[in-house]
Amino acid sequence: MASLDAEPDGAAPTYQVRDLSRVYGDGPAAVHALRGVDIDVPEGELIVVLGASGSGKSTFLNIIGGLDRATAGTVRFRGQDLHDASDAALTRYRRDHVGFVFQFYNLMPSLTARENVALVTEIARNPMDPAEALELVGLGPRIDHFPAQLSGGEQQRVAIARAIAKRPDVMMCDEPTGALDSKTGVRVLEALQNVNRELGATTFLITHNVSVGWMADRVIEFADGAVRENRVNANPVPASELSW
Ligand SMILES: Nc1ncnc2c1ncn2[C@@H]1O[C@H](COP(=O)(O)OP(=O)(O)OP(=O)(O)O)[C@@H](O)[C@H]1O
Repeated sequence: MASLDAEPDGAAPTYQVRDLSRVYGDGPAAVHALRGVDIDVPEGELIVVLGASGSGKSTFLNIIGGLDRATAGTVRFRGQDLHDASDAALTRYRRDHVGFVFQFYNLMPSLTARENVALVTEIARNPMDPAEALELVGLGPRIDHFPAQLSGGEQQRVAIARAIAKRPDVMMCDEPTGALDSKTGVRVLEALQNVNRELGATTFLITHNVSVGWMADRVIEFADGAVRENRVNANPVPASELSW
């Protein structure tokens, strides 16, 4: 495959995942982290990924985000196979299409919020203005603050602004509220829901918190490396109504 520059194709799913397996190690010590996962995800959905610790959630996100490769099976992004992609094509896929948000924010302490976001916009193909990205996550007034002057939730929102500033087609969020209390976590989820609605980026959100599923268009629950449940939520609630 030459490139992964695919544009969305009407009704085609963003991701078509078939019989996906990931085995770590081999022999008696092998860990079967994913066992034959099949999933279709339409464009633009906000998907909450649930499941017990060790059920395969991060492994799944890492593979569809192009950070890791499956042992077997296929992942198609807008019809193009990630499994067969060269390392260079996979790097381009991550750079051009995917925004990542993790539990820990990894901001540069010596740079302001705006400068942290600008680190990405300076190398992106069609970036937003950092101020616009920070506005979308509700941090317009804090744009010239350093990380140490921001709360944990605000720092996470800077990390979200950094991820969205390159206008990704997909957002991969692995426990973005894992280090936050309920009230602060809700503000972060509101920012993610707003970004999903405003930019239309297909958004995956891993959480241990079952109640976060109420804000999703779709809930996928993993158990022991397989999909235990894949259900559409007809009436997602605003994140502001969540608490835990
Ligand atoms: N690099 C690795 N080497 C060996 N085993 C691994 C590796 N990464 C993950 N695993 C194993 O694969 C299984 C799935 O792990 P994964 O991190 O995907 O689960 P998870 O659902 O995200 O868990 P958590 O909620 O605790 O983050 C676990 O048994 C884990 O120990």
